[in-house]
Amino acid sequence: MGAIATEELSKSDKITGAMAEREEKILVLVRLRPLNDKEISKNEVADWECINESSILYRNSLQERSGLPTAYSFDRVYSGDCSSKQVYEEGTKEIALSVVSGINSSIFAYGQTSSGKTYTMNAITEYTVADIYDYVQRHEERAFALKFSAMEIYNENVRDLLSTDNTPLRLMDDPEKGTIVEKLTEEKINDWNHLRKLLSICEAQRKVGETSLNEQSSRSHQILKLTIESSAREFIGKGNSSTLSASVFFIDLAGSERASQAMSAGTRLKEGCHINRSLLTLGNVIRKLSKGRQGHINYRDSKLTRILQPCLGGNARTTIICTLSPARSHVEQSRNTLLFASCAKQVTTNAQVNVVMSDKALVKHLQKELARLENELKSPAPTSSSCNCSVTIRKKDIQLEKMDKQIRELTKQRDLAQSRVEDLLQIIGNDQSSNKQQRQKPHAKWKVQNKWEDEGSISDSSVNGHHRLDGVLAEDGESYIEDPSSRGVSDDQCKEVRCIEMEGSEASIGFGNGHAANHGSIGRSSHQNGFFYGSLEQRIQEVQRSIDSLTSPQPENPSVWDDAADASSSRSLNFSKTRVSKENYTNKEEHSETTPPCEVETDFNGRPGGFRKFAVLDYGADSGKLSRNGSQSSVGTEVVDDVRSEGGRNITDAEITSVQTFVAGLKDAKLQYEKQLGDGQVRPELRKTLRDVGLDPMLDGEDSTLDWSLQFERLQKAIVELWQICNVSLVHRTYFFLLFNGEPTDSIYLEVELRRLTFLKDTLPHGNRSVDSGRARKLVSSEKALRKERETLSKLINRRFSNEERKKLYTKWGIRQDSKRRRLQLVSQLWTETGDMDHIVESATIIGKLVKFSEQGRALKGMFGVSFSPPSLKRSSYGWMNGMSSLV
Ligand SMILES: Nc1ncnc2c1ncn2[C@@H]1O[C@H](COP(=O)(O)OP(=O)(O)OP(=O)(O)O)[C@@H](O)[C@H]1O
Repeated sequence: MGAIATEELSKSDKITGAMAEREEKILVLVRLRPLNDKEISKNEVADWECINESSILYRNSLQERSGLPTAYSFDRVYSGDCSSKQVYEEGTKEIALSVVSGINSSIFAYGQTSSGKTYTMNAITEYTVADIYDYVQRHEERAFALKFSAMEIYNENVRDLLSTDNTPLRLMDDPEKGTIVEKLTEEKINDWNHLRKLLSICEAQRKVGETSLNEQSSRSHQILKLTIESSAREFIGKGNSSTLSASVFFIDLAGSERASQAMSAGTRLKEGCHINRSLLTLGNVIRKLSKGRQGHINYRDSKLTRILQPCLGGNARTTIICTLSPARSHVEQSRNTLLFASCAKQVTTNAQVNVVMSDKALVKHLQKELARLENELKSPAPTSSSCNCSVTIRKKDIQLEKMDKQIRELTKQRDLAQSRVEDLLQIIGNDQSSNKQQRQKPHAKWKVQNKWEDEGSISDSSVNGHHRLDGVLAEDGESYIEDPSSRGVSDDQCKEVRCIEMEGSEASIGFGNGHAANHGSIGRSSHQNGFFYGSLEQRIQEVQRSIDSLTSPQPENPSVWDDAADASSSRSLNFSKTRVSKENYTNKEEHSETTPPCEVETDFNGRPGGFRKFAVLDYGADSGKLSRNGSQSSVGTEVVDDVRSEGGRNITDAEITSVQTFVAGLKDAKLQYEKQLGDGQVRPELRKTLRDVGLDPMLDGEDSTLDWSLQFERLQKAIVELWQICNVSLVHRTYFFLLFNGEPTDSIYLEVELRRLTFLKDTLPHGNRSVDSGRARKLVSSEKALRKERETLSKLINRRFSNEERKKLYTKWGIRQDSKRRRLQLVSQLWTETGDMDHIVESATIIGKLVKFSEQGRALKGMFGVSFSPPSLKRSSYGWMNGMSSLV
């Protein structure tokens, strides 16, 4: 394809047509080498045989009975008598030469030590470069410029192979180019001889050492990069030329090795460890990519994968040559190589033609594109974009239908609740009249309720799992109606009345709408609140179900744990089963269930003074105002008990904020905000902030409904980033993220959150200098609180995840199983990649499991019925309300 495509591209007006991305699988070749002299002298047997052009067979009859596969198929296999020229011509040439057409390409050699990687790569590099020069000579109509750079990764340090300076080079992240190696020499190539000379310098510079398996064993990963730029000569200097620019990478990996087989010690052993570790990361990345790129890919776990990211599933065409020794003694390593090759076969890349256009050419291209689009609009024939529109409309219709259904369902529930309220009122009325003569205050109940309306007290109604009703205790679905006066309950005590709980708490949530006037204070809870809590609860259960299914052990939900785990759910936490054999890819068992001694944990002395790790609303900035009411839910306490029992440390309840407290805080903030909106106190510039991220539901009205999903995504991104900037508690992020997943009714809560975070960000010490230093100090301290929170969460890992689950988690997150601080390492990674939504989803899922979002979610059911309190200005004591009040 390379040569043909470039010939077609010799005129710049043809270039733009070839710019589309091209998705294709990595090409995987297997090369078997002959037995070497050493192996022959040891009477080794060659157990592997290429039975046709694409299959390789393991012939050992003893192994055949072991249940392991004996035949493997790849794009192409080469037996020991195939020449390197044949491998190049039939296997790698087409992809390698894409580079002259402006398409990045890469050729890898992967395999155990002494299997023939360097032997193969040297030849492939030489043939490719010769063909490139041949191509350049045959295309005089184009002007070519070639650049060359070379590096090696030795013991996880990057070295410039074109420089005698051994100083390790740093990796930098460039927003446009991705990872770049700082100060790497890039030589402009004059001619073929010049390039040959540079290649021999690299060979001489590369770290090589003798092992028992290979006298000339490469001890580093070598990456050679040849960049080719070309432009059509006839357009050069005319302002409308375009340049094709692409690179070909030649990657000769160091070989995996078993210390026992390589008989390595000292320096060699250390090198071997580094080699194996980075190859393990490469294997993990390939395995993850082979499953369809869902979730977080650990490119950053090694320098090798960071540098090679574009070649692994990115903008490059890629070939991997896996080399094998046929000897029986290497069978395990050979099988590992073939497993790696099988995974690599599933990985797709998205290469594209890289064109650098001059301004003039760009304008010309855009004009053409515009004309094409105008034509498309005129012609009624179905096009891909109109298809997209109809798909979107269909999706919207389905969404609308779903919402309609929900509204009907909620209306039904509300009516049911309404009729129950009427029944209860009837009973209460009867009760009251039968006691009339004994009572001094004939309408005590109504009076109390009216008073409650006026004062809006905030004491919590949840006590030891019992919920106080109208002078009534309701326990687990059972309601008892009791006249307060008959128990001698005073008016003050009656202030604790919150609402009447129905048998099913869902039924108690929506009865405010349109009936408030008929039922005094009972109907005071607004329809909006009722609707919110109902849908919120439903959502909690949905979210919980997915968390449960995602984190339940294999036997209960095998599909989730399967290799092809629920591909339809992009939000799934894919704990993938490792298919790679133990030898190379499985790390050591975790030492024990108990917490291994580690720096972090020994530092932890119970609850430090003023430390509020789970300051959901306060972020540790104002510890005295965290707790909503001092009475933790039973769920919250259970979580704390778990923590407390970890290592016998003394951690108090206030350190875990229950989801109830969280939701109650949300509700308060919303009410406060609505009130401020009503009072016209919202500052116009803050309204603008909301518009900037695409949300202003209060102003946009109905029109915003259709755009809501888009707005939601933008807003969610902005909030996630602000959480990170403001060091917001991970538990808070998790609750918020899991609860608000895009329902239109979420908009107000997202708005409130964004406003709060914007305010917090503006008051960070490096931001608004006018903020008083005390406040700034408190905000800085939230960073410490976040660190502590991570520590505490990490201690829950052993309790919440089984041994097997933990192992999968560590592997998935690229953490060594034998690392002493593996739990902290895991938690430290959560919520850090704010631009990667899959990462965020996985982080929320893990923390949701750690804080037992499930039980808390279930407990909310009770809470919605009971602690449903009217708006109160007295409750502005939460951390975020402080922020809000200063804000507006
Ligand atoms: N296909 C082949 N035909 C003949 N000889 C080969 C072949 N492949 C490798 N060899 C020989 O085997 C030996 C080891 O090869 P090479 O150094 O390329 O292995 P390697 O995989 O790069 O090893 P390491 O990872 O230790 O660097 C060399 O002497 C090489 O010449």
